[in-house]
Amino acid sequence: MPSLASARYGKDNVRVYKVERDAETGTQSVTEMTVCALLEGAIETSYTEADNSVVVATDSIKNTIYIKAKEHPVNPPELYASYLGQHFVNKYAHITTAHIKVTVHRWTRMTIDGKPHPHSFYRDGEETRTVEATVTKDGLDIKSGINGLTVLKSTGSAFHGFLRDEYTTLKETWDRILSTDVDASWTWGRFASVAAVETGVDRFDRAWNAARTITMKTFAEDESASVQNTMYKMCEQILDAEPEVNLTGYSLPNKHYFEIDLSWHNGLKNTGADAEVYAPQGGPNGLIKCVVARS
Ligand SMILES: O=c1[nH]c(=O)c2[nH]c(=O)[nH]c2[nH]1
Repeated sequence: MPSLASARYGKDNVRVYKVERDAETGTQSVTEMTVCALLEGAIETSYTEADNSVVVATDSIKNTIYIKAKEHPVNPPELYASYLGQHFVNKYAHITTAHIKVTVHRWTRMTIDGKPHPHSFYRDGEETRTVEATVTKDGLDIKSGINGLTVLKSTGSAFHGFLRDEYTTLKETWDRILSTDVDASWTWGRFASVAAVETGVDRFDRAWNAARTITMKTFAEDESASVQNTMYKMCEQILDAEPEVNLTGYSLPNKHYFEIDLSWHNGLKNTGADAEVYAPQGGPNGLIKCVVARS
């Protein structure tokens, strides 16, 4: 006899835009985000017995995402995710957990004639700010992050001393290109309530700024021995910077740039110290992950 081992459902890819108008200065600020809200609880019978009486329609979940964006600030996204998740577990007795994911897209204010423009913005990259909130009747677990921040350094990266055996063809290198799409996250200690999230709410923007700065500064300045070691150094610094963060981690593709031997063409030198033209690779790519916990 089979039984339902786990179930959650909701609305994904809900795109939301909110504008904030400052009547005094005439300045407007905008936020664009994509929201996913999935619910868990006493919903088994909807799967096993076609009992739709326990189903909050995903259409209603979508409506709620818009209404909560109207009723509450959407910044920082951790706070909005908390209000939204709390609504579902408070409103419906049989819903025990709301899984909220918010992805914030970049709209950076234009500078025109040296001045910040009051209402015009541009997309300065595919990087997003992410939040995953798991909201129950007993508390909130929040994981914040950065995704899709593409970086490259043209030197200052080596990879040698790795295990060599009959499967190995890779040459050791003391100078290589390093490029990745940063996926970073930091997990907060449990919040007992939305009130606890609201108290000291500045922590979220501060941590996001710190993680972004640490990521880029360490990437740029570290004489990298490997992706593994460089990402570990980033994690250590994020834990140092944010005492309320318990875990931090990265998932980094190693996007390879291959040397091209052009010596067959008039003896053209384009390898080793003479390498200038490289072939960026699509795949395969390395994929290096870690999570570092506060001890
Ligand atoms: O930084 C690296 N880590 C690896 O584990 C690895 N493996 C590989 O082929 N190149 C690299 N680079």
